[in-house]
Amino acid sequence: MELDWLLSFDGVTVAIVAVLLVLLVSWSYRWPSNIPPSPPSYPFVGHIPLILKGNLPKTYKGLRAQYGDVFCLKLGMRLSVIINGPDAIREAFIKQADVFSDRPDNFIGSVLLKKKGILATSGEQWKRTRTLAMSTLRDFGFGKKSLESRVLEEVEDFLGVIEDQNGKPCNAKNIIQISISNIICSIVFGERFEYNDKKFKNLMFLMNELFRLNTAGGVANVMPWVRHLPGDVFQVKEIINNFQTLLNFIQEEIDEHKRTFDEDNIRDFIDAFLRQKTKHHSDDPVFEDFNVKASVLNLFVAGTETTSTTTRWAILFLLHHKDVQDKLRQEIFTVVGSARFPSLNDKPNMPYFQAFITEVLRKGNIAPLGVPHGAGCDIKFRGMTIPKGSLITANLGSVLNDPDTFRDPEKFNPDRYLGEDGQLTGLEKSVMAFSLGRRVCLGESLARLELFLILTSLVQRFELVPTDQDDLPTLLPRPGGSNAPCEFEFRAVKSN
Ligand code: HEM
Repeated sequence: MELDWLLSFDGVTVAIVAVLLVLLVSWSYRWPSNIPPSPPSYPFVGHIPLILKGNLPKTYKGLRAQYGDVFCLKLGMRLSVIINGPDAIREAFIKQADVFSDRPDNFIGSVLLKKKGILATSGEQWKRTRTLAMSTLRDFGFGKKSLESRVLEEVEDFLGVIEDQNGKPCNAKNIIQISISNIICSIVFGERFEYNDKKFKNLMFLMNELFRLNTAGGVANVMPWVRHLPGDVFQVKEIINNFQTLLNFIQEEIDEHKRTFDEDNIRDFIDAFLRQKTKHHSDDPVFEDFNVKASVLNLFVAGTETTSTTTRWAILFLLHHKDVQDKLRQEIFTVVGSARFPSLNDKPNMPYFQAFITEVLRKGNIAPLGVPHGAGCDIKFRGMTIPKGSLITANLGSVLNDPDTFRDPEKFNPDRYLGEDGQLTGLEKSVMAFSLGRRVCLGESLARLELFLILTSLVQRFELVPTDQDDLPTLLPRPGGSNAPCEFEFRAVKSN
């Protein structure tokens, strides 16, 4: 009898606790009634299982067809709002830039980057860090002619290494990545690295892994506690370790700069930051050690991976489209000839090359979901409410593949940007690969310069041919977080 009572008491207690828990959880998950539409979801976990399935761009494409340009997913207690198509993204990032330009509180931004640097900060700290970074980069040639000679030096070395392959099959991934990284390294650290430098090659490897494991970072963004689980099923610890190694490298560079700092000889971005520091209050958060370190890391990583991945897509498309390659070479020989390197002055006279690079940026689609933004306050958008704390994703891939803007978007076709007179029509401006608004990619001008100089010189000097004409390398992206091509080989045969 006593036991029965105890059992029934326990049952009642358990029931009450369970009801209270459900009430508590459902209370804390209460969203405003007019959040963007979303598909049916599971209790508590919401749409997390959908996200864990992977291939988000494909999932989002299906959801957009059902729920419209702005829809949301419930990730546990957090809302993730996805904005699709050129009109809605412009409306958010340009017309309502005041409220759409923050970064969210997430694993990469808050745990790894501690909300410091250019990429992960918001508000005043971000504005001041980004402005200072931009003005410092301008001092080191950004947006100026002097940057061209810096890039050309690296391009010459790159072509030398390609020539050394003597037309044999090569996987140029490492060579491309190191030359492109050397450009940002020379601006930021004032030094470049040799192609066989073991330490630097390892850093490149870790960076590749970080991008590949980005999907795991995505899991940690939704469930930050997974990093405390034993083992490393979600590879979050691997991300943390890789990240720490990159940070240590940056720290060594900064320490070395501090040791050898000379006020009268400002060598690079780090020196310029250190000099600015002496002119500001010692507790100014912009010059705080980790803010400087995170900013340098942002430039190093963003300035390496993105442009080298785009260059690899370009080579892959050239292997698949010999007709395009022949037309590009024809344009180079007509405008530049073969005796000198192409230069930025030639660019206005090379509309086909500009159309080609635009099409590579569109089809390569290397940042299909951009970099997440976050709602720093409740946002009213198109009659809906995006609650404070929501993740906001601009689905850039939906713009780059928009059939209303680009006819037959699945086709690689540089001619789509040219009118009957062979000149650019203005359609190229619709290729939003660098995002837009206040957070637009800070390195866009450098990336465009690099792509133009590297690809024009490469096509001028070499014919790029597949290793097996009957078995072309796949155009499917490598599985993982970023939209990078799978590894492939090609032959670079000297053109006559
Ligand atoms: C083809 C090459 C590149 C592409 C496609 C690309 C694309 C992007 C995109 C989509 C964003 C996110 C913008 C947003 O939040 O809405 C971004 C941000 C950024 N990019 Fe790039 N990027 C490229 C090259 C570079 C280079 C060469 C640098 C280095 C100098 C760089 C530095 C940055 C930085 C620092 C940010 C963060 C800006 C901020 O949060 O204020 N990017 N980029």
